[in-house]
Amino acid sequence: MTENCVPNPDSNHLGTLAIIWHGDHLALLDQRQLPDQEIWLTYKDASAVADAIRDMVVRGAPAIGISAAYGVVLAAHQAGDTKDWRADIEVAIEVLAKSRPTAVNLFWALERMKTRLQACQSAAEAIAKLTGEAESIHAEDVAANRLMGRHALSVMGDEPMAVLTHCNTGALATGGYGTALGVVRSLWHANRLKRVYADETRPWLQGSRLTAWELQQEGIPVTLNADSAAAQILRQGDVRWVIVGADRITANGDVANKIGTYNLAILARHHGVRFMVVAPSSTVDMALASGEDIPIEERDGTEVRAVRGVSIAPDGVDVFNPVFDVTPAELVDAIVTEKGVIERPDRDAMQAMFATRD
Ligand SMILES: CSC[C@@H](O)[C@@H](O)C(=O)COP(=O)(O)O
Repeated sequence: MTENCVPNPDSNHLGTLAIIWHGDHLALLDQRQLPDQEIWLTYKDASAVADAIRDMVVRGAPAIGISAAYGVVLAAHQAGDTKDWRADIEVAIEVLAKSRPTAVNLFWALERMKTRLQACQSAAEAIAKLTGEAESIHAEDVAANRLMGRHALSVMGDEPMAVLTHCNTGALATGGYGTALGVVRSLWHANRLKRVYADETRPWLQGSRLTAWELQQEGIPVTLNADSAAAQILRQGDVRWVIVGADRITANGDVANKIGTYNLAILARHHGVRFMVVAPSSTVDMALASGEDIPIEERDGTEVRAVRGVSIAPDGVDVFNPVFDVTPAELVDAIVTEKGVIERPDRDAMQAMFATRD
């Protein structure tokens, strides 16, 4: 892995891109350093990509899946034309699968890469076919995001509105454009957005460090708030929709997303504000019956005890740091994927839309 600073080649269209494939190496914008520094890290090694996912150089469910897919391509390059090329790539897939547990997009992308690998007869064919598959996963994500923006607007009402969002679901968290933040972009371009309230999103601060930065760069009106201000904001009556992304949506419509999402869903229902989940179908896991089955990642307590290296708690205090929560389907007003919108999701509606993967 090497480090350098390069200007973002395509920041107008899709937002600030964070994943760039260069044919034989992967460049990731280091999200741990934003918004202070724009540092690009270069990867030529699959296990280094797994570390980048674990350490949150790259984060956000779709972005994790895309990066892992390119990690498999790097494994194919590394394996070269040795007699063990296939086994080496399979080992790399296992390593990548252990990087983070909650976002199903990771396992979905690796499954696609594995299926593609199985059909390859030679190392050279594997490099070519796996590259094509990773690039397709990347391009399909961007296309899905644009489509979700259009679908979402069709159920949101025509009056300009304020919305509230959580975590970062923008270009930085995806192949480009974003999921929930893609809807925000679509509202803005349709002149239907008054303002976005962005939860700061403790403890990792995806909202303040990433969402506020991403929106500010494009001149989209954003107001940053402490997570604990959300109830007060929703009570004021200006916000019509809370819009969030997802890391996994189960067969009954339950939604795992960044910790604090469940709080927001309860607040939204209490205040008569509608609650929308926006995610590509690669986030839907029909193999799990309900949110109770979703593995919820717990990260190190240091993330809560300190902010960017500055201690904010007594040394060594015990910490509980689950980084995702599960919002029950009955609190969700709409799930938006590229396949369309499900209003008031339940098992039957999910089954009708996602019974098959394509
Ligand atoms: C389009 S991103 C959707 C989700 O992945 C996002 O809301 C989220 O929870 C990200 O968590 P993170 O821990 O930053 O990877």
